[in-house]
Amino acid sequence: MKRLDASEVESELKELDGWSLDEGKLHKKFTFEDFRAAFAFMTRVAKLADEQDHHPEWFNVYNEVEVHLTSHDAGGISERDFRLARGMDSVVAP
Ligand SMILES: C[C@H](O)[C@H](O)[C@H]1CNC2=NC(N)=NC(=O)C2=N1
Repeated sequence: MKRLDASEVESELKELDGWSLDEGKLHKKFTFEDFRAAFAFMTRVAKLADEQDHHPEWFNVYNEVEVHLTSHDAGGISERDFRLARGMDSVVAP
């Protein structure tokens, strides 16, 4: 899938809540009630990611999950990253 240019990334980011650019990747930190809730989120997102064949880089400490999204094949951010980002947001707030 095609790499989005800077202005395309910027305008898609405006449609999202809490997402930003960090080192050329889409980034968001999700905070939950506790570890159980954070891990429940990760379990649901893991299924979604596999269905989309697009997988997050993520880092979990207790109730926080920090996510980075990029498209290796596109060499940057593609529509697949935004699709997964929106999917993650809808797991949190369906
Ligand atoms: C072969 C397979 O489609 C690719 O390796 C997929 C798997 N998951 C992926 N996940 C992410 N985040 N970026 C990719 O480019 C990517 N590529």
